[in-house]
Amino acid sequence: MPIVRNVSRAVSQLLQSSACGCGVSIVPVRCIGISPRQVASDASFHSVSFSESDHPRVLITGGLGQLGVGLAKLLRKRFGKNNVILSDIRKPADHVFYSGPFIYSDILDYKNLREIVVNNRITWLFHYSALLSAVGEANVPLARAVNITGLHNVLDIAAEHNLRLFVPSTIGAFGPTSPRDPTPDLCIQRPRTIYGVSKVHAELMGEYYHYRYGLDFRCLRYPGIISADSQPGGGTTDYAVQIFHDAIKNGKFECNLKPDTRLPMMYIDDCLKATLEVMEAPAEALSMRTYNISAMSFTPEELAQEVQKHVPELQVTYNVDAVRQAIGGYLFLGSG
Ligand SMILES: NC(=O)c1ccc[n+]([C@@H]2O[C@H](COP(=O)([O-])OP(=O)(O)OC[C@H]3O[C@@H](n4cnc5c(N)ncnc54)[C@H](O)[C@@H]3O)[C@@H](O)[C@H]2O)c1
Ligand SMILES: C[C@@H](O)[C@H](N)C(=O)O
Repeated sequence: MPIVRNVSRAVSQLLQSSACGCGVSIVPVRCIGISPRQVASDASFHSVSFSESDHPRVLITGGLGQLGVGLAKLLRKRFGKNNVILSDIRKPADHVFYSGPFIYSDILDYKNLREIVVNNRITWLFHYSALLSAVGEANVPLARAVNITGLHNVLDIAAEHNLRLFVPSTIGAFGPTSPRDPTPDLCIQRPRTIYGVSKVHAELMGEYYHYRYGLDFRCLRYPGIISADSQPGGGTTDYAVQIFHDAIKNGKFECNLKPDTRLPMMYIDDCLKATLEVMEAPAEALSMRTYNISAMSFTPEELAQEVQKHVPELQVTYNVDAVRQAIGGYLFLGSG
């Protein structure tokens, strides 16, 4: 379901770093199965291995990126600080390290990941590790390993241990032959980036594991996410975050996309709220495993004009990056 918000309001909110609301459309479904590497399932495989009154025990992979720290903050408020473990292969900043449990986890290390899940009695896993669209094109073998092999590890461990698993997909999972305005949840997906291909693979593998092994797999296709206090990790939509930092720090911003490149975006609080809502939805309320979510679409030129209303001295120039521009040509999801 679309989250409608115009760019003007979003810019004000970002510059003030304030929060806002959103929603996800959810409709009915059911599923079945047994796990891939072991463990026979039973009829109640879909209810995760904690009782309704307990809080889930959460692991977030790739948690030090643009979205993970904010997600941990939201989930810790809801489920308690010690029930949410952030993990990554990078060293956390002090404020992250001291804000709650952090653990080293390389998703390419299957045994280590399984040990973490077992030792910490994990019941929900948010799989955020990935190489995004632009950095993925710069290193296809690594993107293939992290985004595809890493996903396989996570899927097997999640199925083996009856986890509820969230894997974000992206507007990058569409391609030039996908229908636009609106882009349905189910449509042609022939992306032309390793990032997009790996995310379509994740959507399909999650759906397959759901029907084959009963895995409680849930997925939302995020638009480009805009945040104030975390840096983006190398995507095509990064400019829409960088402009705020550069406007405030330098009064100058060099945009690596053409001024008229219209892309779907969403404010981080909306994205994380939607993510929690879809994870908390009762299994029978889900009719599919993967849903689109949307908020707004704008061009660099429109965003610059809005930011200039708050920072009038901001100077914007354009130095187009051919790879990002080519990817940006088919990142879409309705008109927002
Ligand atoms: N930020 C967006 O605009 C956006 C949009 C659509 C979808 N998504 C998806 O949301 C998720 C989180 O995005 P993000 O923006 O926080 O990404 P990010 O690039 O900022 O962070 C990804 C994290 O994964 C970690 N990582 C890389 N290799 C790893 C490995 N081998 N083991 C463990 N961790 C590893 C990195 O250290 C990094 O901290 C990703 O799956 C991404 O595809 C993000
Ligand atoms: C679109 C989204 O997946 C990410 N921000 C990227 O540009 O790669």
